[in-house]
Amino acid sequence: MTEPVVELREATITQEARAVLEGVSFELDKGEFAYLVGRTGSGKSSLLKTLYADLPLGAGSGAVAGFALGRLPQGKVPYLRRRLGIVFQDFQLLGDRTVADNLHFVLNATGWRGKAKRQQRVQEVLTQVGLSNVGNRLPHRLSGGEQQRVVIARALLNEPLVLLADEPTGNLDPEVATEIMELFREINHAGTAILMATHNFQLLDKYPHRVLTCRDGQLLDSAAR
Ligand SMILES: Nc1ncnc2c1ncn2[C@@H]1O[C@H](COP(=O)(O)OP(=O)(O)OP(=O)(O)O)[C@@H](O)[C@H]1O
Repeated sequence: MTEPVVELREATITQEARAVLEGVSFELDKGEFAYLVGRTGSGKSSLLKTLYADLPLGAGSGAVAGFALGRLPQGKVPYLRRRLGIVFQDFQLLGDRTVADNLHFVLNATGWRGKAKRQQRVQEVLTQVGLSNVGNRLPHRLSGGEQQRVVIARALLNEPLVLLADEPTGNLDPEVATEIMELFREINHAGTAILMATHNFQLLDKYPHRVLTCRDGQLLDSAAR
């Protein structure tokens, strides 16, 4: 039986009260991988923002990780975000804190009690992304690819059901982009669903998955029957 972790039904995606996408219906199942593509300005980021409740759902209904989007009170948004991993193109790490402190910051903010437990979790996620030895470094002392791995480690801290990635390889050279995709593949095989917005069609060829396309105000689905 399928188990959707993301579900939109006849949803309208809006920016400043203007509809960007209308009639959006799709499900992403537990452990599935899908790309989100479309020209610049076609609505990819807006769709992802709606899924992590940064933009309100204009019309229709939706649920992410068991949270109904349409009637999600502001106070519940952090609980939704705890079940999600979010990865952006620009790394958005705190530049004045070490890698480990960037991760501890999230654990503290999401209610992790016990220093030893937090330290263990930080080490686990850094090891998972292949960076077990960089905890004491400041982010700017790492390469772009390494910084993106730290961002992915941060996204994994709370064992998300789904990872939402907005152009995660946009600032990286092709070789490093491939390494990040390999990491996503491992994360996905371990059971986390991934929805990844990208302009990188080489990655789509190399790692084929379902493709959702934003076009002319609609969402087209390569898996639609
Ligand atoms: N903060 C904002 N306020 C108002 N309109 C916005 C805002 N951000 C985006 N838009 C508009 O919403 C539409 C969809 O933009 P969005 O950023 O979702 O597209 P995108 O497909 O992610 O583009 P890109 O590939 O360039 O990242 C565009 O018309 C854009 O101008």
